[in-house]
Amino acid sequence: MDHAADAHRTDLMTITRFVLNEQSKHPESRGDFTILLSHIVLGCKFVCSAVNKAGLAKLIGLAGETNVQGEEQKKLDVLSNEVFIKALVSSGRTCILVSEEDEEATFVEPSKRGKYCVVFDPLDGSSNIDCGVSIGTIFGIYMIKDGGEPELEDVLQPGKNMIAAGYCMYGSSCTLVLSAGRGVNGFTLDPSLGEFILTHPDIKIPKKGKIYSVNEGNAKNWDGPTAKYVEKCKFPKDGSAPKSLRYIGSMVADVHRTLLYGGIFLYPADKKSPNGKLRVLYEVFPMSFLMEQAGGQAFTGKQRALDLVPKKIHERSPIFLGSYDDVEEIKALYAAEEQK
Ligand SMILES: O=P(O)(O)OC[C@H]1O[C@](O)(COP(=O)(O)O)[C@@H](O)[C@@H]1O
Ligand SMILES: [Mg+2]
Ligand SMILES: [Mg+2]
Repeated sequence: MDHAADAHRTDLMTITRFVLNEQSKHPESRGDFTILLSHIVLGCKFVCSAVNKAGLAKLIGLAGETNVQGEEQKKLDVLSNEVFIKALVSSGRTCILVSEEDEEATFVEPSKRGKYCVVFDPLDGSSNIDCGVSIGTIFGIYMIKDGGEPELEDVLQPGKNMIAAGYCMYGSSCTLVLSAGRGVNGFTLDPSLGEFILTHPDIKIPKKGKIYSVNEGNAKNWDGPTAKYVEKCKFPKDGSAPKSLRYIGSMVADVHRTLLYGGIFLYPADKKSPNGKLRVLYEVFPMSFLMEQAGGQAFTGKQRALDLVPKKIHERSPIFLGSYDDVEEIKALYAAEEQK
């Protein structure tokens, strides 16, 4: 009998107990992070429930219209943003919030302030909402400098300074993947209990994968190293098998598959978008943080992604992330290009 697997089956670990266990390893901790996280979890459950009803919303009124009760239907990304802002402010543990949906950062009023800054994409993959394909929420957490007044500089920090990051994927199941800097763990929502249960303990990405994931429709505008890399995936010259292509078009879902199965996810720069498409603070950093924690790598085409120092809250960057060996290959191609 596989005792490890058996123990895992019988030990029902909820996300709350998991985080409390982690907290107890730090006697100085006052539980602020646990409280913040419980509010993030609440936001995820709320959005999950709204996503599950998204198709039905058409029956009672389309987004932007009024439903039969005369209430205005909110677009799912607007609704998700409001849910997370409320959940985070009411935790009493946050001071600065940066959301993809808001042009400016939100500074929490002093009476409700705490020491954490949260950057988030409340609904990632929004083009997939109407066809029922997996979408998600991405978040990263920084801590402000001790005692100081919160300033924008507190979030304009390199990703390596994040103290935690994660995402929740609203797919065939609702899965929350989290790292607080000591490995990566995945929890699946049991809808009947309303609890996230540890289902993917200590996730490690395979060292090399068989899948590449990129929007190949942009190929005509790629730079040399990206084009060469994708060519190598399809027509390897070293006798290995070609990689398979999988591309969902929701970063959360594409990165989740990459984390579990291995391989590489690319959103490169191209002639039309020299900085790529994905946003540094709440897309590139949290996913890069998770990848490194799981044993993979994340690279911008120039440097380790987590070393980037963003100058603006909605800054973008190219990103290549995934299995260690696969990212190593693309790094070599960019290094060779620089030598030219
Ligand atoms: O359609 P494209 O250009 O391939 O872009 C897909 C990417 O855009 C995104 O949908 C952007 O995220 P938002 O939906 O939060 O704007 C990512 O999830 C995804 O990786
Ligand atoms: Mg997004
Ligand atoms: Mg979004």
